[in-house]
Amino acid sequence: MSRAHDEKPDPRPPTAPAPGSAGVRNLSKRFGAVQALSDVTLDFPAGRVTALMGENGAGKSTLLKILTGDHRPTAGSVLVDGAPVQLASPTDAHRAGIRIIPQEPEIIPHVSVAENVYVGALPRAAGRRLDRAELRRRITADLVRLGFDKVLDPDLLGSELTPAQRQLVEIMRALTGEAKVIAFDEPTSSLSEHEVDALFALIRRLRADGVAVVYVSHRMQEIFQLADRIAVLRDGALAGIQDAAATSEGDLVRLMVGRDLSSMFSRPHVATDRLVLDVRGLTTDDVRDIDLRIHAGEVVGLAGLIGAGRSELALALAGDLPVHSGTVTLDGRPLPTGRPGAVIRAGLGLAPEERKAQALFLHRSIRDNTSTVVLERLRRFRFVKRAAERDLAQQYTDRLRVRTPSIEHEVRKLSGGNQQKVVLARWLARKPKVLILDEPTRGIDVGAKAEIYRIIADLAAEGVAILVISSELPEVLGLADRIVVMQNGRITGELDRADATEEAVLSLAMADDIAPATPGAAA
Ligand SMILES: Nc1ncnc2c1ncn2[C@@H]1O[C@H](COP(=O)(O)OP(=O)(O)OP(=O)(O)O)[C@@H](O)[C@H]1O
Repeated sequence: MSRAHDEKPDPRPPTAPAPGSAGVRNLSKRFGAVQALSDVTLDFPAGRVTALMGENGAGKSTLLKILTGDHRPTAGSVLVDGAPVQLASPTDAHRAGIRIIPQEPEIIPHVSVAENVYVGALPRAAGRRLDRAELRRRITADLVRLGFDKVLDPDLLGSELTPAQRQLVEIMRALTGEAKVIAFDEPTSSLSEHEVDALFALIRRLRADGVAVVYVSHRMQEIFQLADRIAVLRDGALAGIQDAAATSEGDLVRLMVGRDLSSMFSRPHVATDRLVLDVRGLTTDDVRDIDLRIHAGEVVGLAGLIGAGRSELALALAGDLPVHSGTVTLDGRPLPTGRPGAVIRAGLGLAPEERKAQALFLHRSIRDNTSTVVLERLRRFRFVKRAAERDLAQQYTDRLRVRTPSIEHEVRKLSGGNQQKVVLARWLARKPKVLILDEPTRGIDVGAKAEIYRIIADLAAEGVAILVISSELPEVLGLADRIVVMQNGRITGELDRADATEEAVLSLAMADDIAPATPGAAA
């Protein structure tokens, strides 16, 4: 466990020092029947990183949205510098020195980085024209001040930015004016390792400058690298606050979930010799000469750095990206590549990485969303077996611990992580012959993670051939019978579970070059 205090202090102040602490007192928030927060009292001390953890739907985003003035609390107050502040709008929150770096940065596509950063406060010359010289001077100085000058070109358009660069723009926006509290909402989910390091260095500088940092994440490793204290929410209430140096992963899991999950990965290994998916020489715009075989009951892990081509391979197999050459057979029959519907009917399912955008009907219920791809199986005598559909949705909603009043609840009203669970439920319930899971536990809490691992084990035991793409190495190492590693669109090696270590996987993932220098190359 590396403690952040060992870091060398950086002499450049990213923002003016901000004395005093912030916090919330007796905060409650109710959405109809759902009590999202109940009576939470929590301090965010200046110059410390307070991590906020909890299962999906525990209330983390709701707390942040109250801090930004997007939601009004049902009861309780927000304090800045020890005094209550009225936050009726995001402008009030900004004025009070509160900033949030959202999960999905809001970037204006057709204007430059510089204009995106100072939007709302652009320098004006005579006649209200944009003062381009002043804009250039300001952005250049700020990029250097924050150490972003090597990674962010101020002339790029919003639409040209990688996920990491979009996030840097949000951070620069946040640091205009005096920031007292800066909250990061799962900031690393689309960043490469190299970018994560840069982000952590910045967060440590903010802390050294006396900013109260709030850090929301499901990733234990990050929390222990960064946080001074860890607050755990459970069902909307504060379950505990731990000193990071004096707690353990097991303690936090028990606080979050109320049970021990130490044997998360244990499962019988049931791979057979029956070949189900056979990929030979597959070449697309993004991947080359891919040879991959998956047998019934086998779980193959696909590892690699961001940009290695793993998701593109998955999308090509699912029929969503064109294939230039090579063959794919499923159970000995050619897979109709390039035709997503036909691929599903042939028995291959992909739970994609960008679940919300690609896969959910936000205005429909959990039941509708879970059953969309299983309808053929449930449709008998020309009508959908309503009871069967309801049972299936209920079963997976329970197993994945989706926090919802009922399966008739609209998906858009669920927390982000619970929406992810609904998409996963749909594919897990379908039980295809080949199941590809792309980052199945991203944004998902530890209790549901354990359940997803159990469902993967059950499906393998039933003979499903499974490919798991994950950037979390412990997950790949824990789940897979065999690990295939990709780099720059090619397979660079394969490891049996017995030989697979983090070091061995990483050395194959970086076989003949180092991590890409461009931040956030396509995932
Ligand atoms: N606008 C809304 N309308 C109705 N219910 C909501 C709304 N926003 C949040 N909720 C509910 O409030 C509860 C808390 O949600 P919140 O988004 O704060 O969880 P979270 O801890 O951030 O979860 P995650 O880890 O999944 O992001 C959930 O049960 C959610 O369904």
